[in-house]
Amino acid sequence: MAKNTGELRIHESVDELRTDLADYVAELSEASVKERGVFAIALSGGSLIGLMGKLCEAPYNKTVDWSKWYIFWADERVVAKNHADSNYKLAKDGLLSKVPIIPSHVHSINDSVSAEEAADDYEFVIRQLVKTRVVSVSEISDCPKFDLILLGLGSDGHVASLFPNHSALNEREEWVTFITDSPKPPPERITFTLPVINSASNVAVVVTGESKAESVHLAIDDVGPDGPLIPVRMVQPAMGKLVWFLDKLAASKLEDSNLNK
Ligand SMILES: O=C(O)[C@H](O)[C@@H](O)[C@H](O)[C@H](O)COP(=O)(O)O
Repeated sequence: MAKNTGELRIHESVDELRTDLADYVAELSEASVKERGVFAIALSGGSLIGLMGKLCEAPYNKTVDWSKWYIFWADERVVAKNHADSNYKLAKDGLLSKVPIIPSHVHSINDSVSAEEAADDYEFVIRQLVKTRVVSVSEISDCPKFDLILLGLGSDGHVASLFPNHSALNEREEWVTFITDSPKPPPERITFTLPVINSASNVAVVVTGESKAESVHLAIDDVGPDGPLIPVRMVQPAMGKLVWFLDKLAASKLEDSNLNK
C-alpha cells in the first residue's frame, strides 16, 4: 500500500512555522465549529506547545472561538498536574491560561491513580464525550475521531508516548493505554493508541531541529521494505489528513523527491 506521506509544510524559520501552524489550527477550528459546533483537539507535550504560541496573540486570540474548544492530551505523564513534567502544566502555562478556554472543557488525566487506572479513566471520559458527540466517531470503526491531533516527534521516531519496539504500538482495542518504562523520562505515561491517532480527521506532526532530521527522513522517505518502521511511520490516518510542519533543519535529510513535492 502506498504510504500516505501527507502534506509537507517546510519552513525557512521556526517563526514562519509558528505562524503557519497558528493559521492551520485556527482554520481547522473554524471549519469544525461551523460543521459540528465544537473543536476537539488533542495535544502532545514537548516543544509543540511553544510552537503553538502565536495562537495566544492577535489576531488568533480574538478570532478563534475558544469557547467551542475541547482539550485532550494524546499523551500525558502520570505525575501531579502541577509537576514540571506534566503536559497539562506545560499546556496550561503556555497556552490554556492565555486564551478564554472554558475550564470544564479541558480534559486532563486523573493524576492521583496508577498509570493503568489513569489510562482506563481517561478512556472512560472520552467514551462519555463520544456519546455526547463532543468527540465524533470514526466512520470505519468505533474509534473516537478527534478533529485534530497534534504530535511532536522524538529523535527515535516516537510520537505521543508510543516508543520504538514497545508493545503499546500493537494495541488495537484500547483507545488509551499506559506504559511504565518510557525511555524518555518520566517512565509512567498514558497515551492514545495508534487506532485513535489514525482515526482523527486531522493529524499534524510538528518538528523542528537537526536532531529530528533522521527521524523525519525515516518517516517520510521511501526507506524500502527493510527500512526501520519507526512509530511515526505508523501514523497513517485512515480517512483523515496528515500534515507535517517542519523547519529546514528537521527537513534537511529528506530526499529531493519529497522536498520538491
Ligand atoms: O510527552 C511527551 O514526551 C511528548 O508528547 C512527546 O511525544 C514529544 O512530543 C516528543 O518527545 C517530542 O518532544 P520535543 O518536541 O520536545 O523534542
